[in-house]
Amino acid sequence: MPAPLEDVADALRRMMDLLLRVDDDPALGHITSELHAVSDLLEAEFDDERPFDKMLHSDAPRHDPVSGVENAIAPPIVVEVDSDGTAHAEVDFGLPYQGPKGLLHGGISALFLDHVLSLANSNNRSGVDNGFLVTAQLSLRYHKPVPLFERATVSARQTSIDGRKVRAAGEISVGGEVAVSAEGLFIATRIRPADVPGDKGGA
Ligand SMILES: CCCCC/C=C\C/C=C\C/C=C\C/C=C\CCCC(=O)SCCNC(=O)CCNC(=O)[C@H](O)C(C)(C)COP(=O)(O)OP(=O)(O)OC[C@H]1O[C@@H](n2cnc3c(N)ncnc32)[C@H](O)[C@@H]1OP(=O)(O)O
Repeated sequence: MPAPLEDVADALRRMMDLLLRVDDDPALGHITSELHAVSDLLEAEFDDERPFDKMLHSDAPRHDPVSGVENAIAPPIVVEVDSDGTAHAEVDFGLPYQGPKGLLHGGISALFLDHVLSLANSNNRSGVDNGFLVTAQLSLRYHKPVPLFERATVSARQTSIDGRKVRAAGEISVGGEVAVSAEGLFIATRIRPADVPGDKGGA
């Protein structure tokens, strides 16, 4: 099935990457005008004053900055969950995620680990209260830098359930070695999906 919005997001990803490769040059002025013209076209496509309502009505997250196929900030990663509950995804981080020269920004590591820990939990909710599982605490340890342009694996697994509190742990590995490890505490909110009109769940 054609997915025009995914295609547009993909085109935008390409542009963001290219923008980080070109030198500052007055000749880029016409690019600015062209981009504004494209944005004007997009602006004419929606009239929703609260566009975040869109995410509440989707079956699967498509908007988020990690695996959201409609979000140009996301690479996006594809998270798979094994039969033992381990969630994992492979990713080659590129220039938009750079912190130190040639290396992944530490905050991006936190973002990706938060997301994959969260998915390890939301795929294993038996015995957990039916609220939204939100991150309450995330603790990271940076062991080694994560190089850009190399295959990294982000993986996570649930470690315990204690009433509304669910814990998960995970890591970003490169070449089989752990570069960043994380432990997270997730808490089921007292607000439940049924309390949010039109919500189909999701976290
Ligand atoms: C709220 C609505 C959420 C709506 C979500 C909607 C849709 C989602 C749809 C799609 C999702 C798509 C993609 C998502 C993918 C990944 C997402 C990544 C995860 C996130 O990006 S998610 C956002 C960031 N996250 C937050 O935005 C949380 C803000 N926060 C709160 O919402 C509250 O703060 C909360 C609920 C955490 C607790 O509030 P509360 O009032 O329910 O807590 P309460 O007092 O009842 O405590 C009960 C027991 O937890 C202990 N406890 C409480 N807080 C603690 C803490 N921080 N650290 C350690 N322990 C804590 C107490 O000490 C007590 O322990 P004990 O039982 O032993 O006494």
